[in-house]
Amino acid sequence: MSEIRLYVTSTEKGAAQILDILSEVFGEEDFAIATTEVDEKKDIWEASVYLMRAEEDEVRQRIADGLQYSFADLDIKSEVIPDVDWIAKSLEGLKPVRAGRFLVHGSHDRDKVKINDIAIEIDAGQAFGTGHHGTTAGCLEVIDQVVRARAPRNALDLGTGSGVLAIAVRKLRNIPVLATDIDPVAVKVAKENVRRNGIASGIRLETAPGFHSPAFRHEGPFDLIIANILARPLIKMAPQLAHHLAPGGSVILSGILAAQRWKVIAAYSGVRLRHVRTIWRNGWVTIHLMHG
Ligand SMILES: C[S@@+](CC[C@H](N)C(=O)[O-])C[C@H]1O[C@@H](n2cnc3c(N)ncnc32)[C@H](O)[C@@H]1O
Repeated sequence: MSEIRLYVTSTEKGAAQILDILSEVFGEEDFAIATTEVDEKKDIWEASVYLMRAEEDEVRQRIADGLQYSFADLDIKSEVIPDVDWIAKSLEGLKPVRAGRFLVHGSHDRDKVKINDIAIEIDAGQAFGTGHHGTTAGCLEVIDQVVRARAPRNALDLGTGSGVLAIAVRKLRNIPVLATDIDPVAVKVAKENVRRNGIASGIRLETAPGFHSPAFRHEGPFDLIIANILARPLIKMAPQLAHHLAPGGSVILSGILAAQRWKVIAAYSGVRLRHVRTIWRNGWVTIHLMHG
């Protein structure tokens, strides 16, 4: 059955308000909701809900009901999504999780991997990052888009946990990845996961709090920096993170509750990083920012 998106066109401010409304309408349900910049100069943005074709009438009505007071004049358009398995179908238990083209699965679910999946095998263990959390799944979706569109030459995964995001980058593109975590146990688990996923080289793992390691100087600056930590440390580390970003580079941030996102975006616009996209999953947002 085909996947579609229902979307409305607005300004950046309008799209952000619509994201809040849609987050309320769809609560904890398993719909991916996103705002995307279409034209920076003209301030044209789209707010989208991704769903299966069979759900269209019901979801369209719920969107219209949600927007009836402040955005009643907006036309709800629809577009078929070609061949992209976007929505994670199972965010509960230890079922495999789909995000972008990735399938994150435990060793007991190897037989669930389909021919076009980019499979990442992670067993639940002592480090965060099986793919089930909205922040990890959100990062995987944005990584898939950004790595395809921007072809980074190197990457940093700060707060790597299980190593899932570093493995995802390396599976998409044969580039050096530095993966760090404040927690030495996470680094040990991540090393094991890297090996288990058949990656013999290219991911350097280091224990480091924030940017406190010579590894950042040796491996950076980075074309892509991913950090799934919490809003407060992300805000604090904005200047250092920008310092380690190569010109034209991309940043993917998560661990941010929907209500906190403007503070994070403001902190990063203060270091000249431009907000490109926000996606929402289960109350958590993942933000893509770029230099310039
Ligand atoms: C939410 S988990 C994310 C794990 C994985 N990247 C993912 O997306 O599923 C956050 C990780 O960041 C690490 N962490 C928290 N604060 C950190 C800091 N200041 N510097 C480095 N790592 C940090 C934690 O130990 C934890 O493993």
